[in-house]
Parts: sequence; C-alpha cells; structure tokens
Amino acid sequence: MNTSGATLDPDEPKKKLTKESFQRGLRIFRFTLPYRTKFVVGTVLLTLSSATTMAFPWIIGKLADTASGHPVTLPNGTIVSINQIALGFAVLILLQGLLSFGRIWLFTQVSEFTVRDIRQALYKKFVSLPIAYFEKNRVGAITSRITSDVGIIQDSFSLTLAELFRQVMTLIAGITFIMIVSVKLSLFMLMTFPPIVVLAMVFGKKIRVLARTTQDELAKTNVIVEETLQGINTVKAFTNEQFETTRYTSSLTKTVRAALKSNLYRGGFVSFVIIGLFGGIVLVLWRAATLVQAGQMTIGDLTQFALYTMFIGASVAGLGELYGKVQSTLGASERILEILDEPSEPTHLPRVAGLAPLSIRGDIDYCHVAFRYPTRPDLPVLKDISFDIQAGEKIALVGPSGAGKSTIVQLLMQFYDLSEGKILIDGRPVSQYDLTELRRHIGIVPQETILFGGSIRENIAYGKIDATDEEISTTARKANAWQFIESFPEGLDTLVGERGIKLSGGQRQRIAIARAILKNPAILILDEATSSLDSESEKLVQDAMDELMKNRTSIIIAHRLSTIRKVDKILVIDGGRIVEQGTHDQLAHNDNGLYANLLKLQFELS
Ligand SMILES: Nc1ncnc2c1ncn2[C@@H]1O[C@H](COP(=O)(O)OP(=O)(O)OP(=O)(O)O)[C@@H](O)[C@H]1O
Repeated sequence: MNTSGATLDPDEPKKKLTKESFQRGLRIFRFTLPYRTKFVVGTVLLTLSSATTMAFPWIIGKLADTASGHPVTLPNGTIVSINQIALGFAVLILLQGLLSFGRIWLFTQVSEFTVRDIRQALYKKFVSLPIAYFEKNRVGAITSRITSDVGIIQDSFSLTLAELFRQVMTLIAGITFIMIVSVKLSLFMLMTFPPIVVLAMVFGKKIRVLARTTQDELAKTNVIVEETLQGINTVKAFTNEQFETTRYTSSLTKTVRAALKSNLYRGGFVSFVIIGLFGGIVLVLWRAATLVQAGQMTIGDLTQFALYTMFIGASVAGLGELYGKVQSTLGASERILEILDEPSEPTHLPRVAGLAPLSIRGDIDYCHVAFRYPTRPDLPVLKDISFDIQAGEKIALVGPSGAGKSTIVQLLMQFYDLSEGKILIDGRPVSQYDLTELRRHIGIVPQETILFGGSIRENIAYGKIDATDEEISTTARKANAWQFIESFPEGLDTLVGERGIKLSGGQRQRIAIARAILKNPAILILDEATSSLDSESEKLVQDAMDELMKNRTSIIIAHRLSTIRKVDKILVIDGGRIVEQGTHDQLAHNDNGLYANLLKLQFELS
C-alpha cells in the first residue's frame, strides 16, 4: 500500500476467509447468471490457453533434447526435426494469443454487464430505503458501496478469477509435470517450499496490518481536505488558512511515516521472496545438474524441470497476492449483499396495474401521536400530538426552534413509523395507504430548496416529469418565477448549477413552489425558510405561496408570524407538545401565552 489512495477503503476491514464468508460472498455470482454462456465459454478458453502455456516448457525441453542428440520419435517411428518442433511451437503461440483474446473479450463482457446490473440493483435499493437508513449510515460509506466495492467485484470478475484459476492450474499441472520428469528431484524441490510459504504468510500478515494503518491515516488526511473545502468560507472568514494547512501537513506526515514503515516490510518481503524463491530454484538446479552429470537426466529434462519450477514458483507467489484479493472481493460482495438485503420502504413504483388512482380530499387527523427518531430512541421528540384539519383548511405550526414542527409534517409523509398514536387522512390511517400513492398527493416546499444540477425546466418538471413546455411556463408564472426566468438569456434552459447555487434564495424558493404547483397535490406542506429575503422577494414568494395554497389543505411551518395572520388555525408547539391553539386574534390576545410572547419578540426585533 502506498499513499496513492487507489485502494482506499478506510471503513472496510478485510473479511477473514471462512467457509461461511465464502458461501455468503459467492451469492454475488447470481448476478452473472444471465451471462453464464459467455462465462462458461470464457472459462473453456482460459483452460485451453493455460494448457498451451503449460506446454511451452515441455516443447522447449524437447527442442533442447533434439539439439543435444536426443530427438523426439513419434509412435510410428518418424523422427521430428528441430524445424518441425519450432513450427509447432509457433502454431501453439498463435493459438495461445487467439485464446487469450477470446477469453479477455468474453470475461470483460461478463464483468461489465454484471457490474452494471449490480450497480443498477444497488441504486434501485438506495432510493427505496427508508430515510432512517440514511440517518444511521454515512452517505460517503453508502456511496462507496456503489463505487469502490463494485469496482473490486469488477476487478475480480475480469481479472482475479481468471488469475486464480490460471495459477491453481499452473500449480497442479506444474507439479504433475515435474513429477513425470523426475520424482526424486521433485520431492527435493517441494521440500524447499513449506518453509518459504510459512515465512511468507507471517510477513504477509504484518504487511496487511501496516497497510491498513496507512489507509486509516490517508483517510484522515482526506477528511481534512473534504471538511475544509466544503467549509472554505468559514476557513477564510476565521483566517484559519495557516492553521488548516499545518493540520493537513501534520496529518500527511503521519501518513507518509506509516506508508514508509509498511513499505519497509514490503521491500523486505520482496527481497525475501527473491532470495527464498530463486535460492530454492538454484538449489534445485544444482541438484539437477549433478543428476545430468551422472547420466540420470537429459538436458531436455533439466530444461523442462527448471522452467516448470519457475512456473510453480511464480504461481505460489501469485497465489499469495490473490489470497488478499479474494478476501477483498468477499468483503465487498458481503457489504453489497447486506445492502441489497435491507428491507425497502413498501412503495409501489411504478403504479400497480389495475389499481384505481387514489383520490384524496385532504382531511387530516393526528390522534395522540408520539415519536422518537430511530437514531435517538431515548429522546421523545413528539408527545401526545392531537389536532385535525378539514380539507381545504390552512393551519400554521409555530414554536421555538427544535420544538418538533418539521417532525410533525415528516410523519405525514410516512418518512418514519410512529412510536404511538395514529395519523388519519380522509379518515384512514396513513399506514394503510399505498406509500407511493399517498406521497403523490402531498406536496412540499422545504425550508432549504435543493435543486438538481440540470436546467430550470428540468427542475420545475420534477413535480410532473411529463409536463409540457406550456404547463411549465404557466406554472412558472403562477409561482412568480417567470419574470426572472425570462430575464436569463437561456430562459428555461438556464443551468442552475450544483444544488442550484447559481440562483438566489428567493429564486430557488419560487422554483420549488412552481414544482409543487405542477405536482398539484391535495395536501401541501410549506416549510418557511428561516433566512429572511429582502422585502420585494419576500412579497413575490409570499404571493406565490398564496397561489399555491388555493383549494388545498395546507400546513405551514412558520417562522415569521406576520405571514400567517390569515390561516384558519395556529398550533403553537413547544417541547413536542401543542401548548396553544386558535386563530391569530385569539392567541395574540392571550397575554401570558407563548404565541403572544413570540409575537412581541418579533415585533421588537423588527
Ligand atoms: N433526523 C433526526 N434524527 C434525530 N433527531 C432529530 C432529527 N431531526 C430532528 N431531530 C430532533 O428532533 C427535535 C425536533 O426537531 P424539528 O426539526 O422537528 O424541530 P423544528 O421545530 O422544526 O425546529 P426548527 O424551527 O429549528 O426547524 C430536535 O430536538 C431535533 O434535534
């Protein structure tokens, strides 16, 4: 392991090779089933090409014998000349080239198609997992499943498997051949192997531990880069460039120290392999030479023996490396399968055939709802929340930060299961609705509008994927967005930049409103932005929201109390409970009430 980071996987300890992990890991092979014909033909080609390679030392031996006066005689008595052997050799090499090409082409196809299918299955699984899953797992760790883990599987289908197969074949065939050539010499040679293998395993283990330390250190340096670049404004605002550079440098130094230590052992290992392996070969050759001298072996046999011994040596060394790769592959495949086995949300995408489209009036009823987030089970966020909204009514949730307002509306979307109580829509518990159908009828304008990196047109059409241009422009007008869209030279085709950074906050909000208008939901959730806009944008956004709320059941999470004077009912939330409810006028006159206090506070602030 060097510091290139190419094999960086900080969270992923390699799996121990056990029977269970092997069996579990092999389940990834079900993805190759559709391409099994290609896989089988590829394996046949691989077998043949390995067999041709194994014939090389044999032919070279025969050439040496013919040259030294021991020609090959066919069963019918014909003597084979050097030219004929060389011609046969050339044909074999040609064949080997063609077989290798076929094998690589077929295995590449199998690996590319399989990996595409695994990525597809993973992505489909990601988007269908419940929100709670993403809160329990870091997004970086999840995305590395679809990138680095799948990459490891790809390597293993295109290279590792073939290599493993070839090395094992080489080892078996090599040992068989040298046994045929000279049993005595083979036993002598094989005796030198066990000590080398045992020492190599001890070395290998130490190197793995050190390589992992290097990976961990490297991961830490990457975290610093990521953190500081994401928060570059904060770094600059606090003039901490020098501090961060020093922090990064000291982390880099640790990485380099770890990498050097790891590579010291690695270098030692390589020189040990060279000395051990080649030393062994020299020892065997010395023994073989004495046998030739004593007339117990021909020069051809000696040549064959030496070449097969080198093949065996190379395959033993190769298998050591492959062992590590097989471990990584099994680990990666287990992690991928773990995600694929996660239970999805019970959505029905696309729509179930024959299911009548759901129509919703928009009556909402919260009955004694209590809730704790799955990631923080000891913190009751909502306690006994009960209220009802008639279809078409508008209600506002107000209260201090962290009171539980956003949580209340998230539960309506069924992003989490309730801890206690129930929520009814049109008199039916939300849990009984088809999740996809239900969410189709709920629109949301979130506090922080996240736009996707495409054009304004695509971002508005996110509310209705098949919307026509006509519908998009009408909607943009209703959302008070048309004016600024028109002022851009590229109009609807203007690209909004990553997460919409090329637009102002007010413009982003109006796009989000347009999106929601296009979706045309029966129930609407408006999570008011906390950051205030200038009064002109504020008015534009407010008017757009009013347009959006027409004829829909609307829940507004309000931060600016001035915007909710006209709503039918205000619920004041504090500490996960409804502490007051009523119209603006009723609550404003309750002098000791929280609402009246909040109102006073905002008045003073403004
Ligand atoms: N995904 C989450 N996992 C765990 N706890 C959460 C999660 N989201 C919110 N909380 C906690 O739940 C409580 C209520 O949060 P919520 O976002 O509902 O408050 P809010 O009233 O909407 O606040 P604000 O006005 O600041 O948006 C807070 O204590 C918060 O820390």
